[in-house]
Amino acid sequence: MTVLSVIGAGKVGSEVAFLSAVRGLADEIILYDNIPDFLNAQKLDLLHTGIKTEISTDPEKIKDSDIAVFAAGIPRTPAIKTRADLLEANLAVAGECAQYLKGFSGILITVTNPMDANNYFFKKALGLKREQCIGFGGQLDSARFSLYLKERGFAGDAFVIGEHGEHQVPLFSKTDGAGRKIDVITREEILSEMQRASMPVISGKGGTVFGPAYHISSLLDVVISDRREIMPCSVVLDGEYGLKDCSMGVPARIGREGIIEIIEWELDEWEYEKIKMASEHLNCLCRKV
Ligand SMILES: NC(=O)C1=CN([C@@H]2O[C@H](COP(=O)(O)OP(=O)(O)OC[C@H]3O[C@@H](n4cnc5c(N)ncnc54)[C@H](O)[C@@H]3O)[C@@H](O)[C@H]2O)C=CC1
Ligand SMILES: O=C([O-])CC(=O)C(=O)O
Repeated sequence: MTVLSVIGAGKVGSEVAFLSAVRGLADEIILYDNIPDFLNAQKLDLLHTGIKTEISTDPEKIKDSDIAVFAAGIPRTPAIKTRADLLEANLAVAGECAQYLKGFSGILITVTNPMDANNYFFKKALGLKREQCIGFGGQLDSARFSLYLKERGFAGDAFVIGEHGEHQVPLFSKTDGAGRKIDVITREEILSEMQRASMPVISGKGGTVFGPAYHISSLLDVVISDRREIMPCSVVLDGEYGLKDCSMGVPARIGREGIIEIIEWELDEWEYEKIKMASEHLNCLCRKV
């Protein structure tokens, strides 16, 4: 019996609940939002699929769930330049929602931006083990990286670490064959495209939905099925990649217990400089939490 909570029933949260039900990932889904009529409408819409998954909207049940996805809060608009600009507003939302997670002993997946700082917040505020706190965003950034590589004729693995934001770090050294030899000018060009990737979606349809929800449901599947795969996730670090007491995207082995292992890959010079900048930026952000 797997119970999944989804906190925040907006664009991303509701699509995660829908996909999780379609994929049969949980026996029960607890959906929560602070707008009761909207929450009820989302619940009814899910029930009208006829899918067997139980749907509850009782927030008091969240703390006893196996996995919780935090997707409540304010999304970016074209006027909000960076995800970090959402820190103050969404820390307040995280603080409000933390009351329902007191005593939670499952795996928490943080989606709300700025995701790295919010992941750090929950670990600290709830006294969770770092293994329990997975920040989501690296898979989505990696899928975008893969697209930009493909457009230039490079196939193969794509892996993005660092911040889920301006300071994301695409690992060219981990791409297959020719991808590793991409020159610095092209690397910077691809990085700049990645930094801007979500904005046409946000301005065109109000927010990114399919991309994040698809990858979040895949992450849920890896946790629930204890697949122990290496995925790019934000983790509260303890010296790995030169960072301590702060959350940042790193390669991590993921399974039913959450973060099983952090993998420390050797980076090339360009990647090392970028990860140093990401660390400095995230350290500043986490110190505000
Ligand atoms: N990490 C990632 O890769 C991604 C992160 N995001 C982030 O996820 C968050 C949610 O995005 P969307 O679903 O597009 O936004 P949305 O506005 O569609 O949904 C957010 C929901 O949170 C609810 N909410 C707000 N305050 C609340 C509170 N105090 N308690 C309970 N519910 C509350 C709202 O009523 C709303 O239904 C944003 O911060 C966005 O930037 C979005 C896409 C990808
Ligand atoms: O860009 C945003 O604000 C939403 C997000 O995190 C993404 O789609 O990567």
